Amino acid sequence: MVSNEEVFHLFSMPVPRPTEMHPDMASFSFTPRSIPYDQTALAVLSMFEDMGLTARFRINKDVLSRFALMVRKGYREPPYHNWAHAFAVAHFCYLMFKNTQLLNYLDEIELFALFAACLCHDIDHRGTTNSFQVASGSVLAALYCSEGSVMERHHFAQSMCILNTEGCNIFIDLPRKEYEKALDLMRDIILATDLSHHLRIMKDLETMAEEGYDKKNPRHRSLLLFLLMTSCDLSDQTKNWTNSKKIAELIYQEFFSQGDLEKATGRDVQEMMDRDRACIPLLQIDFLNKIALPVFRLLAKIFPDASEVLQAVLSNRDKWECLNTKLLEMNAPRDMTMFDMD
Ligand SMILES: Cc1nc2ccc(C(=O)N[C@]34C[C@H]5C[C@H](C[C@H](C5)C3)C4)cc2n2c(-c3ccccc3Cl)nnc12
Ligand SMILES: [Mg+2]
Ligand SMILES: [Zn+2]
Repeated sequence: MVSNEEVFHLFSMPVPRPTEMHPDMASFSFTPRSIPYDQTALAVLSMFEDMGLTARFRINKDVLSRFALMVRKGYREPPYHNWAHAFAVAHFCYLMFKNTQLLNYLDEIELFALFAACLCHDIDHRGTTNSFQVASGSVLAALYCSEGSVMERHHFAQSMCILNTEGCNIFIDLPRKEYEKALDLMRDIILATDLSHHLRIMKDLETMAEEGYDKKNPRHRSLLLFLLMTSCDLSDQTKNWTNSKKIAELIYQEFFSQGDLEKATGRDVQEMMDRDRACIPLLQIDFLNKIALPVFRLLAKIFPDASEVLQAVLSNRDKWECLNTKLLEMNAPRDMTMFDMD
């Protein structure tokens, strides 16, 4: 639980508009990781207000404050899957609201559930993958491995614990039907953050983009929410090169620590988890070409106002290509030492 002082301090403050906190907070090029940790809870309140969600759903300010602080507290401190990531993911959802006609595609309960899911989607992450949970026989695997998406089921379960905590349920004043809809959406959206799930629906996403989004089609509405969630989850790749490279460094710190654990326990290690075999530029070029770029191509096709983010991802992919060529020419290692270079 969070202390009353923390909560009081937050909800007693007048909530500033996002652009009062940072002048370019509503632009796609803004990097949310530049907001100091101790301002992020206020920034969450500010984005809720600015999207009109606080008014539309009559969210009580101290309930929203407690929720924001409890969610932030629910994150651990692995190199990448921490609160800074969740905050950045939620900020991209806010950017889509501010820069596209998002509410022509979704209704407000879907936006509410999507933004809340962004904040909660990786809660209590340990910096290890689903396959590591199963292989190591973790408690979470024991709980969830029969359904798959072990970590994502845990993130949703943790989110429900927070919502069921006295004074923390931001959905509590919704009429029963909307309440149940919001929680169903939270569950489906958080489960959709499993990239294996994303790969399974990729064909359906492409078909939907080809046919044209039909907001009367419930399947299209679900697919669009999943595409938006994955776009938010990968949105660090839509920022400048410095940010993109820094994120890769954090992710491979997590991946290689997992690889070290797997080696120490005599298990075979995927190349992308093995600090002695992984070639980071090649792995990133592969990830951007096969996973990130298809996501942002679809997003730009459905939301032409978001085309600039696709350009940013293309530019980052080209930077990885240049860096890879340079390291090859210099016959330099392409492991974690490459992050010391520019
Ligand atoms: C920059 C960057 N690189 C990333 C490189 C690789 C992977 C990754 O999980 N690859 C796969 C490759 C195949 C098919 C599936 C399941 C497994 C086998 C593992 C995915 C993720 C990466 N990633 C994420 C990210 C997004 C969601 C969850 C976790 C993470 Cl870490 N966010 N940013 C990045
Ligand atoms: Mg996740
Ligand atoms: Zn995530």
